[in-house]
Amino acid sequence: MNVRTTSLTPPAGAIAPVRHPDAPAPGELLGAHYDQCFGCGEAQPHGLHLATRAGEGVSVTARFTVKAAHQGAPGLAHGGVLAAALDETMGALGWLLRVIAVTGRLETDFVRPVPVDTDLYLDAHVVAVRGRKIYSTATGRIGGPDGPVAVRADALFIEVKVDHFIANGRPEEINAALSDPDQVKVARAFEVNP
Ligand SMILES: CCCCCCCCCCCCCC(=O)SCCNC(=O)CCNC(=O)[C@H](O)C(C)(C)COP(=O)(O)OP(=O)(O)OC[C@H]1O[C@@H](n2cnc3c(N)ncnc32)[C@H](O)[C@@H]1OP(=O)(O)O
Repeated sequence: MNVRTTSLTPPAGAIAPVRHPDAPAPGELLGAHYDQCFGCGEAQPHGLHLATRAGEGVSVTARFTVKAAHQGAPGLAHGGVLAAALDETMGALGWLLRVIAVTGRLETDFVRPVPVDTDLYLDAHVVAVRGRKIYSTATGRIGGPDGPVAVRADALFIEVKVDHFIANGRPEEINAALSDPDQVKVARAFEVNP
């Protein structure tokens, strides 16, 4: 039987992440990897509209405002929305490694409730890399970068190529994305060897 280890602790042989020499400069706004993305897409009316910036090393910061549409309990953010914000923030670390990676595993701690209208400040960094496996961690704080911790997550991202999306995505969106020069440019900006 094939037994898969699901630990998010980097295994023996994992190495420190290396910031790509062409990575966006610290402080630079990263923009959306896809304008319809629920996490970062500016054209996605139902989305989080996360604004993410490159940090030092292999790290990013991000911010989003919890809207009424993000509620679970009355006046409070839905846990799945908060997990999505953490996931999206860690996903943006691919800009700094210049790889495309998708979430394989995500573990989230919900530390305190997050009211509607809160500005959630997120930070994430890559802890270690082993082959295609990227181990990352993220924190979300209420009201400011030094505010109280509301959510935390650890994740394992797996590096993929553009073919992953071409093989699995709905053809109408894939074809539209591939015929959009801006989208192709973004996909290439993620990849060392497009
Ligand atoms: C046009 C395009 C534009 C570009 C857009 C940029 C998009 C950015 C998007 C960002 C958006 C935000 C982010 C999002 O929301 S991403 C969206 C949510 N995530 C997904 O949809 C991913 C779905 N899963 C898959 O497609 C496959 O399972 C993947 C690709 C992940 C792996 O299948 P693949 O066949 O390729 O590889 P493998 O199975 O040989 O595994 C490889 C290694 O990984 C280990 N492993 C795997 N899974 C797990 C696990 N759960 N726990 C622990 N370990 C796991 C595995 O043991 C093995 O380890 P080892 O044996 O080597 O030691």
